[in-house]
Amino acid sequence: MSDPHLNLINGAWVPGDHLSENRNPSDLADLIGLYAAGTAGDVTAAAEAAAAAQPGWFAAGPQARTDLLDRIATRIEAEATDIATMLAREEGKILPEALAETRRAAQIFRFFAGEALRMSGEALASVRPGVDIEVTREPVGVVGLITPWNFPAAIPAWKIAPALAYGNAVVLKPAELVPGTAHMLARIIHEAGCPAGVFNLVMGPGSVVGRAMVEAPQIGAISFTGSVPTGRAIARAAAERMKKVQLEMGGKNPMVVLDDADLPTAVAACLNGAFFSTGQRCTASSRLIVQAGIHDAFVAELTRQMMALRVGPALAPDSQIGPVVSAQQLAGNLSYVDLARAEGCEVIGGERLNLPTEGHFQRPALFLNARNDMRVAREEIFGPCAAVIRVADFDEVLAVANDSDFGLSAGICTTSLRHAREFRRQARVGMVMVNLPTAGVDYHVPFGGTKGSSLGPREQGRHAAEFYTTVKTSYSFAG
Ligand SMILES: NC(=O)C1=CN([C@@H]2O[C@H](COP(=O)(O)OP(=O)(O)OC[C@H]3O[C@@H](n4cnc5c(N)ncnc54)[C@H](OP(=O)(O)O)[C@@H]3O)[C@@H](O)[C@H]2O)C=CC1
Ligand SMILES: O=C(O)CCC(=O)C(=O)O
Repeated sequence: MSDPHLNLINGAWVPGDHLSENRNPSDLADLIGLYAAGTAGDVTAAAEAAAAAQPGWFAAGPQARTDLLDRIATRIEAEATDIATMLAREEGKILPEALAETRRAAQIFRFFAGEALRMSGEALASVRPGVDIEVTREPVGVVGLITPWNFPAAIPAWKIAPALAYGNAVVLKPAELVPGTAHMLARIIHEAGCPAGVFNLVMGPGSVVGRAMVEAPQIGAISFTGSVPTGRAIARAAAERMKKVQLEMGGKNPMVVLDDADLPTAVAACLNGAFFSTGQRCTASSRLIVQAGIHDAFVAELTRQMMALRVGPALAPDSQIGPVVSAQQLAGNLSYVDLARAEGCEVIGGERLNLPTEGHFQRPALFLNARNDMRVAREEIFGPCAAVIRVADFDEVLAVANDSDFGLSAGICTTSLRHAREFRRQARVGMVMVNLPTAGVDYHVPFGGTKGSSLGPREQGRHAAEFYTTVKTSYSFAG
C-alpha cells in the first residue's frame, strides 16, 4: 500500500490526526514512508469494534481460527523478502537477521494455528456424589498488545498469534520507530480474511495510543514488551482497572566463561550474544563473567573478533552489525561508554562511526576490568556494549551472575557437566543456556524471566494460554 499508511480499525483503513515520518537509521535521507498517528478516540473505536467482533470470532470455532493463522503464516512466508527488507530498513537489523526474524514470525503463526485446535480442558469427579466438574479455557476478550522496536515482526507475531488462536480480538500498537513492519503484518492479517474488528492496528505515540489502550474499559488484558519504567507505569494503571498484564522488560544477562570452556565456543557465543542485532536484544549478553585462568586468552580473542566485525548499513551485503535504532538510543549508548571510563574500566571500541551514509553507527564495545557494582554492570544499555568481569571460582560466578535486579536469561560456557548442571539449577533467571548465546530463542517454548525482567504469565509456546485465556470451572448435577 502506498503512502500514507493508515490504521486498521473495524476492517477499514482510517487516518489518525497526523502523519509520522518513518526514517531509515542506516541512512537518514531515506524516508521510508508516512504513517498515521492515532488518537485516544481511535483507540476507543478500535476497542469497541474488537469487543463487538470477539464473541463471533470465538464462536466461529477452532477450524476457522486455525485456517486463518495458517493463511497468515503462508502469506508472511510468501512476502518474507519484502517484509525483511522493510524491517532492516526501519529497525537497522542486517538483512539475514531480518529474514530470520520474518521467518520466525511465520513459524509462530503456524505453531499457534495448531494450538487453536488443542485448546483443552479437564473433566474431574466432584467430591459430592452425582456432580461432574469441567474445567475449560475461554478467551480473555479484547487484548491490547504494545510492542517495542527491536523485534518489529517476531514480537507482534508472538502476541497476535496466541491472542487470535484462543479466540480473542486484538488492538495492536507497535513502537513509533517501526510502524512499517507492523503495517505489513496488519495488511496480511486483513487480506487473509480476518473478520472486521477482530484485529485492529492503531499506530501512534505510546504516551497517547498506548496510554489510551491501558485505560480503555473494553480491553481486558495488556501484553507489553519494552522498558522497565513504561512497564511499571502500565502495571500500576492496569492494577487500578483490574486488568490482566503480561510484561516483558529488560535484562542484564550474565554469560559465564569458566576456565574449562572451549575457547572458540565461548568467544562465538559471547560475540553473538553481546553484539549481534547491535546488542538491541533484552536477552543480550551484557555481563561477561570470566574465570581468571581463561580471562586473558578469552579477552584477547574476543577483542580481535569484535574489532573485525563490519559495521554498516543494514541492507549492505557485507554488513555484520547494523546501525543503532535512533539518535536517542545512540546518545544513550555513547554516554555509557563515557561512564565506563569514568567508573574505571578500560574501554575497547564503542566510538561513533561516520560512514558514507548518515546513520547511527557505533563500533561494538568491551568494558574491561568491570566490577558488578558499577552502573555499567547493573543498568540495561541496550546497545553493542558488554562489561567483562573477572572472577576467581564457581562460587563467585554464581554470586555475581545472580546479583542483578534483572533475571531474564543467563548462559555458561563450560565442558564440565557438573558445573553446567549446577548453573542451570542455581541461576535465578527464566532461561538458561549452556554453550549457547543468551539471546536467540526457539519459538515453541516459554519465554520470560524473573525479578525486574518480567511480570505475569510466560509468553510463547503453549504456556501462552495462561495469559490469553481465562479458566472456568463448571459443576453439573444431573439429578
Ligand atoms: N525488553 C525489550 O525487548 C525492550 C527494552 N527496551 C528498553 O527500553 C529503552 C527505551 O526504549 P523505548 O522504545 O523508549 O521503550 P518504551 O518502553 O518506551 O516503548 C515500548 C512500547 O511502549 C510504548 N509506550 C511508551 N510509553 C507508553 C505509555 N505511557 N503507555 C503505554 N505504552 C507506552 C511505546 O510506544 P512509542 O514507541 O510510540 O513510544 C512502545 O510501543 C531501551 O533503551 C531499552 O533499554 C526497549 C525496547 C525493547
Ligand atoms: O533473543 C531472542 O530471540 C528474543 C529477544 C527478545 O525478545 C527481545 O530482545 O525483546
